[in-house]
Amino acid sequence: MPVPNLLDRTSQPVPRADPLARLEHAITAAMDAIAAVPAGHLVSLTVELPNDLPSIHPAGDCRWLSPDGDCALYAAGEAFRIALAEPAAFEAHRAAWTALGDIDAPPLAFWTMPPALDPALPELWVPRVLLRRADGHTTLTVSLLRGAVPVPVAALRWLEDARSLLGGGTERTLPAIAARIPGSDLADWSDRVRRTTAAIAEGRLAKAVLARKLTVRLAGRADARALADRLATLHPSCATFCLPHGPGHVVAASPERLAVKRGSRVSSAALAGTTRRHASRAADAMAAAELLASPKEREEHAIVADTISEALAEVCATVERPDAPAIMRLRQVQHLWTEISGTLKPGTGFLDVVARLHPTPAVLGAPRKAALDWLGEMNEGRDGLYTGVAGWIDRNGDGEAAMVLRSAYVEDRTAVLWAGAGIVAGSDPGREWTETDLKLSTLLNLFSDP
Ligand SMILES: C=C(O[C@H]1C=CC=C(C(=O)O)[C@@H]1O)C(=O)O
Repeated sequence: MPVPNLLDRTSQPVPRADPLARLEHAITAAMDAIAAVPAGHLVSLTVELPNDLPSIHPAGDCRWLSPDGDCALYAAGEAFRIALAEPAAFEAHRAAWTALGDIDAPPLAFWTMPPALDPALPELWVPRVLLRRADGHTTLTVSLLRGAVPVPVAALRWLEDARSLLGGGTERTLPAIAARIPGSDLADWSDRVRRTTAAIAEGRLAKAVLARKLTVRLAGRADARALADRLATLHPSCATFCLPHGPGHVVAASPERLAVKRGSRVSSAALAGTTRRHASRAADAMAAAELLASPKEREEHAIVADTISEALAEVCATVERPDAPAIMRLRQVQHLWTEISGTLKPGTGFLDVVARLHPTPAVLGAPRKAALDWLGEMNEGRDGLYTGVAGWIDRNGDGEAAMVLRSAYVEDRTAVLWAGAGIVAGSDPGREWTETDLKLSTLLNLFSDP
């Protein structure tokens, strides 16, 4: 492979609006510093780009859009990947991570944790190239595990990666549905709900989250990135993401923020208790008032909020939680929602906090062991990362984690959708079925019927 003579160009002026020229210039200037990083250590280089760049529709098969546009991440390639046998497995790599560049925008890794019923290990990877829009800055970061390839070869690859990431190319149209293959029907669902409420009445457990699967065959290939972009437009208050997973991608618009960490502050949210949206404002407000007043929904919610509060109390010096839940309004449904936050005691990392919180009773049930046993007994499966967790962690140890809900696993012409509902004493099978229909429609509505 030819090696670019990058060094000859350091003295040339850098065109302000040309991101690739900026990156090339910065790489050239940093070659010696990159080469000085010991083998086996991560090194990243970040350049700041103008915020007013002519519109970029980034490509890359990895994207993360935080609620309310707080942070947008577009990434491609893999500089480094590890299985997280324990949350601390990444800490040494993080501590030894060299960040170069003229702006303080820490490089970051993406990670996923499987659902409770899946024995797979959590995984973490650092993308080779990352475009980030956050805190009023647009930045481009390239990363490398030293020793993996010679630095000049990595430099060439970075420029290639950045060119294709910034070049865009997301397929805009989404395919129509060719066939729907339900994993269960109303009779099967009702049977599972009744058996669960009977087990709750016997005192075996307090809550279990049952789920149903819907496989959708599509008339053409589904572009997971385009799905995520569409979800982000429709559900701006959710964390929207598209992450590579196995041979396909996981796409979601998740309303459930499991954890966010900034410095020593950490925040989580209990989300449980659901009702539908209504076209008229009065009917919508009435449904929300009924949700807030329902003892059944409040109990379902309190189980989650108490569990999160207890988990945070173990690692935080202080925990703040409002007295009563608020309403989170989404397009299809409204939920009971309680934000719970705290100040971390020293020594607990972000991934530790996530591992401690996951799985919450919002996706599993309670008590944890009894719910796990019950779901095992009921042969409740999950796949495509549904009810797992996904997120990012940066070199400073800050990060964001969202439950994989309102999601699809997309591969070629197939999308596998899941939705679940918390079953407690008093749950009605028909109502819970309608609730899962509404949750499934988050993804299903993106595809047109033939
Ligand atoms: C399990 C799901 O939602 C959870 C999150 C919010 C509200 C829920 C509920 O009211 O049942 C569920 O616990 C899902 O969307 O598949």
